[in-house]
Amino acid sequence: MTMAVNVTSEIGRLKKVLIHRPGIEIEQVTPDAMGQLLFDDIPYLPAMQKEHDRFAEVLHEQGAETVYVTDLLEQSLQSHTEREQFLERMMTESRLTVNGSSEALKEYLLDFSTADFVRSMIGGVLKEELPNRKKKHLYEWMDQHYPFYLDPMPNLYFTRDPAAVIGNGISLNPMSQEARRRESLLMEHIISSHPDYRDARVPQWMNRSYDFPIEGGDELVLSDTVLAIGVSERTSARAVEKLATELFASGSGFEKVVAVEIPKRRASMHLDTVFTMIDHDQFTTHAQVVDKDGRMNIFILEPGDPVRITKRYNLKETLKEVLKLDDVNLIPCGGEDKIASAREQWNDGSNTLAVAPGTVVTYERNYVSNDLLRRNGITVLEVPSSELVRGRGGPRCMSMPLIRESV
Ligand SMILES: NC(=[NH2+])NCCC[C@H](N)C(=O)O
Repeated sequence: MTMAVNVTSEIGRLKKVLIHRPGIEIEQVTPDAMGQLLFDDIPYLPAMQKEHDRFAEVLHEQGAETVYVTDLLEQSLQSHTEREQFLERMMTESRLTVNGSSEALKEYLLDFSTADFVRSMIGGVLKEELPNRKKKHLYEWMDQHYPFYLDPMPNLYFTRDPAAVIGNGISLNPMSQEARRRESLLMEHIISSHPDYRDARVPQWMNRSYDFPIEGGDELVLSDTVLAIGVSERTSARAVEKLATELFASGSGFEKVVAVEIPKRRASMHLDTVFTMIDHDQFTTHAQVVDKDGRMNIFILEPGDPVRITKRYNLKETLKEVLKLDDVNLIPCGGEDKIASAREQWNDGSNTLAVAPGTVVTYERNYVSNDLLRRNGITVLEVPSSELVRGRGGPRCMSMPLIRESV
């Protein structure tokens, strides 16, 4: 039987992957809202879509099936009742049910076709869109203040973060940032209601209601028994331990969780901005977190009651130990040059997506890192990124593997 989801490594041949083509939600990013929406600049949407289409094309060329968040949502919101229930959850999370300002919005959105409904959920709903005759509350008449009824989700093209497939289950993530919290609601809806997933009863290793945050950019499946998780700006130590406990208790097959502490700052917001796996024994790293001796704070969590925790300091030695390898090769983003390394890390040079062992998708702009990868025997497939990069995420962030071949 083929499993609905199955990911037991970062590098096994990519068979099926969830992505999102940037849409009108990007057009809602304004200078005032930029920081809050986690963007550093305002992308030019048509060019961004073209770049994203090229990314999808490269994945196809490599034999991966791409599925789109919008398609899965549409397919799982076919009936009026499904749309109504979903909208109610969405409005509660957007605090629209406070003071009843939600009725007009509900009336308005439930008249839409499924495709337009999904577009509005992601693209956001502006107050000025609502016909005047539907406005009932003072808040709804106030156009000088906050422009949205429903906030847009411009970060959704980073499908990596709101959920992560680990083994044959999924981590539905309580997101750290307000701007991204509702993204995992979309993922939860897909996994529990879409015809391809609802009957498969995909185990949920983590759910959205947990009080401490974790995001998918920090969750790296190193093998079928070892998971690495960044303790970062976005992921809390509590959530790491909670997820580890669940994995150990539920027969997931995972025996070790490697918690890697990284600096809490935007440039390295997730572990995958400074560390990705590219082959059985090769990884990208960045000097910001690992010096050439690979020293940092690492903790190995293993089954026990309470979970057994031991400390390590050396990334290279820890990888050799947990993956039972004689040697590992850490390839520094941007090489030895301090300037190139800072520039390329900021532009997601470490954020590679492996489509097979030793074959990765990267941004073409990071030519120093790409060249270095090639010199280490890696096949590098470059994609354009002038606009995609403005959201501060790379090829790994833009993909959520659903199925990978075992290695
Ligand atoms: N897995 C990643 N590194 N994702 C990057 C996400 C970038 C996004 N703008 C954010 O700040 O959340």
